[in-house]
Amino acid sequence: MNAHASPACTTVSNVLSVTNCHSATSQPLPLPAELRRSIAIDSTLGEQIAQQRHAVQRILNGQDDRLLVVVGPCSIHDPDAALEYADRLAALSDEVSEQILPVMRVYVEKPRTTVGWKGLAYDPDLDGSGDMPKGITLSRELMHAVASRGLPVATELLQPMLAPYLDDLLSWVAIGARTTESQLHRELASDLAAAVGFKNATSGDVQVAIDAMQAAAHAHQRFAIDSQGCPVMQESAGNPHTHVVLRGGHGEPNYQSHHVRSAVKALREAGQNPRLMVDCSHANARKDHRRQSEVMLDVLAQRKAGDANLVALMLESHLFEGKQALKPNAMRYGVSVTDACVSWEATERLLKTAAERMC
Ligand SMILES: O=C[C@H](O)[C@H](O)COP(=O)(O)O
Ligand SMILES: C=C(OP(=O)(O)O)C(=O)O
Repeated sequence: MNAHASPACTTVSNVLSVTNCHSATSQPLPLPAELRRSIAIDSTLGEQIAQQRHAVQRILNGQDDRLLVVVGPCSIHDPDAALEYADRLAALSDEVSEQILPVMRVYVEKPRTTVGWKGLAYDPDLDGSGDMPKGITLSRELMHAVASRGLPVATELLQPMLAPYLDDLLSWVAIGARTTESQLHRELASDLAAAVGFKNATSGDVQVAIDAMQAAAHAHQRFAIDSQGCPVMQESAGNPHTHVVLRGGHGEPNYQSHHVRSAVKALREAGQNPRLMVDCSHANARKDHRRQSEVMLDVLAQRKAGDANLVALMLESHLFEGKQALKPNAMRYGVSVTDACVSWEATERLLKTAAERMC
């Protein structure tokens, strides 16, 4: 018996409990299979998602010379605003589809530097109540609704347990700067059918993302939860469709031609796909959303000058510009509650400019 155990850790018979003594409550979540049944993908939507995944992969393999653009809110906090955004993006997609493949960011989990709101899946009521059963249901409903508007869906997968609730709807997945070095996330990526972009680390280290590609291409045996909620030992096949995302690091950009050249060289030396995505936001924009346009224009100029490895961009954009603090009952519609975003009007201009420069 542990002499330091607190009374709260003991059962009535004074035997030390092996459960986490700090947990106050737990609440069951729906099973992945239940949500996949109630918010189901029919054969038409399934075929669309398969084609969209393939289209993303063709760009990343250099078989389609369009530009892949992962664009949308930093995070989703209001599904109605997200659907208005999706309607606008779906219409714009039709206009630019010869030059660009837009994929909508439907980010329902947010990795935080320290603490903060962790996303729709965790806290859909934005008030710290943490109604996760509602959060994962809303997240799946929203991704389904976005996909049903004809748009490919992108998200960051942060909690590996959440993947079986959402992964059948995804055409592109990010492993974020804070988790690229994590073995669990590399194993998860190795088991996904969608292409995966590994961000460089927040320090700016690109090698961890290259290492992640190598790890994810490999088959793994991993601990997982199956669609019935049972713990299983899962065998992954390895994912050949991965790439690096340059997002800058420690407030310094890494999208300029010398950064791109050095990332491509390192990728080639590691025997990995040299085709890259540049994230125009985050440290590449020095956390100033207005700088996304200068990053995008620089990358498009590099591409025009012959760097065919620059095949993809990421933009953080919402209906309205900027960001806002979470204030219950005082929220502005269509404004980000995490990183600042460019407005819809700016997004439309950026995507049309990108389409023109791709010609
Ligand atoms: O993309 C969003 C943020 O940059 C990321 O979630 C970290 O946010 P934080 O530094 O505000 O916690
Ligand atoms: C969290 C994000 O990015 P990063 O991992 O690059 O910080 C994001 O794209 O929302």
